[in-house]
Amino acid sequence: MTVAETGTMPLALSVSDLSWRLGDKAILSGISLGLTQGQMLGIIGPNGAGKSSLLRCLYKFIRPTSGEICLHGMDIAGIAAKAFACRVAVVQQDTPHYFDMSTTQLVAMGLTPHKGPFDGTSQADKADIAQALARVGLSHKAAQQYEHLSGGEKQRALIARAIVQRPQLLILDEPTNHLDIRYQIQILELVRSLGISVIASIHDLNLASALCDSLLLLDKGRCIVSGTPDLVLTEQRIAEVFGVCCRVQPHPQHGKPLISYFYGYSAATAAMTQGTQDAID
Ligand SMILES: Nc1ncnc2c1ncn2[C@@H]1O[C@H](COP(=O)(O)OP(=O)(O)OP(=O)(O)O)[C@@H](O)[C@H]1O
Repeated sequence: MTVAETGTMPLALSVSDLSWRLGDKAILSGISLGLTQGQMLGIIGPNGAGKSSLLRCLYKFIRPTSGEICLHGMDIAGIAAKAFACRVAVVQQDTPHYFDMSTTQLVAMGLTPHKGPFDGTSQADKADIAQALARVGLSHKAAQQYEHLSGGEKQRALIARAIVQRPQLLILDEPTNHLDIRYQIQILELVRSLGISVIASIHDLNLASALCDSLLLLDKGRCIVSGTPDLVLTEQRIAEVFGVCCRVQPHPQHGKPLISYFYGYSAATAAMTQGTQDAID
């Protein structure tokens, strides 16, 4: 089953024939996808493929040139900003600076869409913030200035802020940037465990394979293939799209594709000599 063919299961997010042009340059062309409630979809593809642009369309930072994006059946173009922020949380690749703000205050910003202008922070809110900080392993940094956190700690604080926001859909643009391998796995496992729908751009194909229910492979602004990791991550496709030789085998623990890369053989070199397999052997 491809992500665009989820049958009768309820769709948290559906995208139909989405395109975005800048002048005469097509950045995204004819993208369609469907994300089932509670599932995690990984957007993969080489640098410049259009991953961030697609996500920016989904969180209404960019208005696409054509196509439709629906959240639980409602066209997002018709959802007001505050209502949208109650439903969709975003962790961007590059975030603005937040000077003079503690980690706790940063995480508390996640409550804003749910509050009226004169609402204070309740005991329940404080408990939610403390719990979110604990879930990302930052309880000990609660009082520290956010700007003084390391890159990985900032990333985890932003994910705690998104958890506090209690969204229906969480959009993550390269969430594992800056994270060491323990936190790469832990943070993606955490967002999976929230039970909400997640769409994340991920560079590490093995992480994407292990932790996403389905993948969408973008190249030059077009969807090359979408579906389960087994369907998407083949040796031939990785060679064609990323230009590297690899072997794909079932992971010894979970059986999903595990990619081993080969060095010194670009896909083009291998194809020109004796074929990819001979080059590897
Ligand atoms: N505002 C913009 N103005 C001009 N070009 C843009 C703009 N936004 C995106 N692009 C171009 O669109 C293409 C896709 O960019 P995008 O950032 O979406 O790719 P990506 O797959 O997220 O890349 P990476 O993996 O390197 O982060 C790139 O060629 C980029 O230069």
